[in-house]
Amino acid sequence: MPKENNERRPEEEISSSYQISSENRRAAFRAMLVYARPHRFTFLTVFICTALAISADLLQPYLVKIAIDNNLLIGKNDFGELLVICGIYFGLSVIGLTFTYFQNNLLQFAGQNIVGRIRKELFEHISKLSMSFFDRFPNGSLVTHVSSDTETLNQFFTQVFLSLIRDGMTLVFIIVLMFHLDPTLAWYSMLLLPIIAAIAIGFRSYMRKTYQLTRTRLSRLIAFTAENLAGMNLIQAFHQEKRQEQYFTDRNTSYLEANLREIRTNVFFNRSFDLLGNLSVAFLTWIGGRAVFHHEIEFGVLYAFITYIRQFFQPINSITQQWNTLQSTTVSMDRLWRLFSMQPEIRDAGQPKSIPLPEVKGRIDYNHVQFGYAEGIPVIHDLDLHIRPGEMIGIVGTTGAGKSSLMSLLCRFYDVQKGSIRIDGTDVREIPQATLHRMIGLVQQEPFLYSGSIIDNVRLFDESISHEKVIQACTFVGADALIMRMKDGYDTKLSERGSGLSAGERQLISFARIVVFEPRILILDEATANLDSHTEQLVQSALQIVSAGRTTLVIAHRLSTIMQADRIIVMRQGRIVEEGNHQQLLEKQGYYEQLYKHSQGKPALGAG
Ligand SMILES: Nc1ncnc2c1ncn2[C@@H]1O[C@H](COP(=O)(O)OP(=O)(O)OP(=O)(O)O)[C@@H](O)[C@H]1O
Repeated sequence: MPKENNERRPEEEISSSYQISSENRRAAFRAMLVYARPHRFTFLTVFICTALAISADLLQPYLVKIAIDNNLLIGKNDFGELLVICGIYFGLSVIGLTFTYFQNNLLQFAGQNIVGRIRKELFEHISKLSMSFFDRFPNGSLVTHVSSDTETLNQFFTQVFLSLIRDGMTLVFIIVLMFHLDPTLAWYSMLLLPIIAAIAIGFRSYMRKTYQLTRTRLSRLIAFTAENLAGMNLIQAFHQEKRQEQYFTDRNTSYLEANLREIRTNVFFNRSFDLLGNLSVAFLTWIGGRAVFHHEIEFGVLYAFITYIRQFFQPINSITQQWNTLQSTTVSMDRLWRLFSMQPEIRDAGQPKSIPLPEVKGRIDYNHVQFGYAEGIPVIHDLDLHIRPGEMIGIVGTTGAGKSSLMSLLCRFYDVQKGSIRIDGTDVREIPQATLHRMIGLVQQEPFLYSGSIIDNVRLFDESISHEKVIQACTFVGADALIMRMKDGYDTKLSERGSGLSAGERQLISFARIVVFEPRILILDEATANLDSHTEQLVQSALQIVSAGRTTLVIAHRLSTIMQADRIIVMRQGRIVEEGNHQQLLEKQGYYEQLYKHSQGKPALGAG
């Protein structure tokens, strides 16, 4: 049902990501972790591989300490032992590398699989949502959810998760080794920990803002470029090139500035972190050097400490870096979770009536129908219309009179608010949607063609429909000759939305679809509006063929399209104001007659 005016639009609900309540965040995390559960053994193996790789890496400085303190400094001069230590050092490097390799591959495997499944289920979920949802939800943001948000989840599983376990474990291992080597020096090093963390977090939050600014400006630039490319003919026709160039330059410059600022901040942060690292080494060398001087610790211990303190910075830097990704993941998870929890407003009845398709006669009854997209603003008012099986009804009226809405209600893209619509006496709300959509064939002003072969476009990728049936259908509507003139005939690949074909050719292909799927009821919504008079004749004769024996509803601005209809209804502001065949309506000398006279003067009618 249409939502109340004051209710928040789903798009707003989903984009208001910075107001995620902690309850929602937890729920989104829980929902998304369900997808990770089947991979728990992979994650466990990743954990073990990481622990082994880190241990192998961190034991290397300890080996050097043994070589210094237990061999070199005490003048043992045992070259054999030194060689063994070097061999173990090399062996540890190989072990570290091997386990890192497994850990990375396993994690990528799990992450890609999880995200692949989420993307598939998201697409399936979106395709089940009702038309009212698509009215309120711009396509652009849906594309973002299916592509970018799922990609952010991928980063979570492959980068954030990895960083949390790898860098977290590295820090813990380094601290344990430091305390094992010398507790006093270890406590001194611990003093650095909060200072490093505070600086890193402060910098990171500033960097996040610069990053977001860059992304926003980039998406603005991309949106502007895409819009301009799509409307280039209009820009050239109205000589707007100079003005658009100026707009582009403004956006481009502001993106460039944001980008440079981000890069400057990044370099400054990384170099400051290096400086802090060197300061820590100097601090430890001074404290540790004094301890070595007073024989409180061995030289090898100081060497190992200095190496560990250097390694200390990398995981902290990496964890703070992943903190940003974690925040965007939270936003993406929340948005995806909200999308997943949206339910279709139009659903099949608890016990839908099963209607065998061959038995459908095609009688349609609109019984005192009332409908509006928004609460309190009706678009159709108490409309009563009864159509006999096989009858051809022409529908005309002013722009916004409610003609297309009437058809959307019959297809049950929306539900009526009052009254009912019945097909052969059964309320459309009681017919399973799958059956209803097989009963009704819809041809619109801009027929939608997919990128793919002509044959697949006619049979809508349903492989159970044979080539012969498609060819028969195309021959039937008069499209065969034009298809055979194409380079690969029926296997000709169409580009996106069939952009290589003329409007008439696209329309003929969509008629062939109707013949293939054999719906009992046919709706043509302005199907001939974009055609020149020659192509219109072609399509018109195809329409005659296709509509024979089917209940047909034709919405047309061009009266020539519907003059032959059994009955014509004239609509105005959601009501039927006149009804009859062409001749009867002319005799009435009412609104239809005015439209007719107008159409004699001008070939196409605009707003009435
Ligand atoms: N998806 C929608 N959401 C909200 N309002 C809508 C929607 N579709 C149509 N309307 C409104 O409903 C009214 C009827 O629109 P409808 O498209 O049914 O008219 P129409 O007679 O088919 O017009 P046209 O001849 O211009 O196609 C219009 O005021 C229109 O603005």
